[in-house]
Amino acid sequence: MLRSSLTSAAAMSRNLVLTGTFIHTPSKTKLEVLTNTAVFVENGVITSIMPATSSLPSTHHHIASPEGSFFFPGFIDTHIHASQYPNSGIFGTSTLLDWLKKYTFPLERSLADPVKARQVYSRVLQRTLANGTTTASYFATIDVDTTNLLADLALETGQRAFIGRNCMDQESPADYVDPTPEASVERTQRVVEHCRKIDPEGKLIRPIVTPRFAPTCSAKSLRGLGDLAEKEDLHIQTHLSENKPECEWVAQLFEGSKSYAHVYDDAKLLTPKTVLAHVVHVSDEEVKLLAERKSGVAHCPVSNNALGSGCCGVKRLMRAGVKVGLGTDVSGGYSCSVLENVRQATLVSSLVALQDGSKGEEEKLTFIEALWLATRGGAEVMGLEDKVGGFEVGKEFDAQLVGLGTVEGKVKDSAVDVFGWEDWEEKTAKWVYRGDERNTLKVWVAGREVYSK
Ligand SMILES: O=c1[nH]c(=O)c2nc[nH]c2[nH]1
Ligand SMILES: [Zn+2]
Repeated sequence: MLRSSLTSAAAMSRNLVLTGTFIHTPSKTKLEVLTNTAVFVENGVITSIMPATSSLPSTHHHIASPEGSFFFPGFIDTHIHASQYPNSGIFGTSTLLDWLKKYTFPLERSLADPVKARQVYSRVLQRTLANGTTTASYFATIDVDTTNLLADLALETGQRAFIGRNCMDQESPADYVDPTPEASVERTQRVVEHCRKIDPEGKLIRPIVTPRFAPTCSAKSLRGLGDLAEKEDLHIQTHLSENKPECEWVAQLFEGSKSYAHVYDDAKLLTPKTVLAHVVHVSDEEVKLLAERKSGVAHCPVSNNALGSGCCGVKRLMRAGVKVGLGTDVSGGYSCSVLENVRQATLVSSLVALQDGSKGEEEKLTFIEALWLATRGGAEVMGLEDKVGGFEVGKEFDAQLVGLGTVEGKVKDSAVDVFGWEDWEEKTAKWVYRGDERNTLKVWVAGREVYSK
């Protein structure tokens, strides 16, 4: 149940003390388990973390994690197409470029209808929150008004969201295209203004400049968007090197650029605030460029598997110093669950380890590293590392309460069987490999309860 419709004191209170077990990843390789702990939250921010005692202040609303459950940082989905949510699971045997034409562009175009857009965007917000996603970086459609509606709905539901209007002014369907490069920029500006109007400090909602990907953007529009992002100090998101035919197409379209990554760099679109989705087929030189520019990568393993795009070697990117988070890439990815992507990130990394020329075991991601990517890694990619991603004094309380087994009878239908002799690390592993939204009992963003089962 979404909390925007509720007005109970518990849901509204911004001064909280939460007690019980807290689990997070302070570093890439460490899972920290804080048992019998109290976390105090004032105005959405963690003010102290201490051992739980029996006397708790009456000034704070008290929430205890039921036996067998634990608090975990909210997930950060660094790449999701809100408009494509109705197509989740519908992709057949297509690969990227035919999938775009057959399934994706027609659906996105139809979302210019505000009634349909409201229905779809409300649902995607509800479903991602139910899966523990507290921050999402959204692609909407090319339509300004309904992209602004997505921003309104995200603010209303309380999710932290980056809102992007898709820019595409070439190589696109005649009825789904920006007419000129100037229109791509001007329409983006209108979304930026709207986001800034509804959330002037960007506490929850921020605009993000969104050239769809190089093939559908003229060099002029890319440059115009780069200039806009620079002038307004904006976040940027796009796709890079997802599948091989796409890379070949970009080489043909942008003969003057040294590589696909350079197409964006030539337009000033590689910055510390840039999120690049996929990054599967890249040269060492391109990886070096991303690291130099401090741009981040949204690793989308479910989508890469579904559309047969390839196996992204994330450890290679991380070794080179590139920031990495996880993205569901709905609906290239059939699931809006970041947890599903945590799981598949580890599985794909095992396949990468078997590839010729790989560094073998070094390519493997543990489930702890994958959870780090889903929280702190994503926070770094979105420039939110000081605000969210873990439990520390000064960070905002973006969290999910995860129940395993038969907690208060609420998760009886959970697929995770807990026998009682597992330690917390083992329980967390079971959640990663067997869990789903049935295990997400409650979700908070900046201390506000935004979802409860
Ligand atoms: O996974 C993807 N989803 C998209 O919508 C898209 N557009 C360009 N490239 C894309 N890749
Ligand atoms: Zn995508």
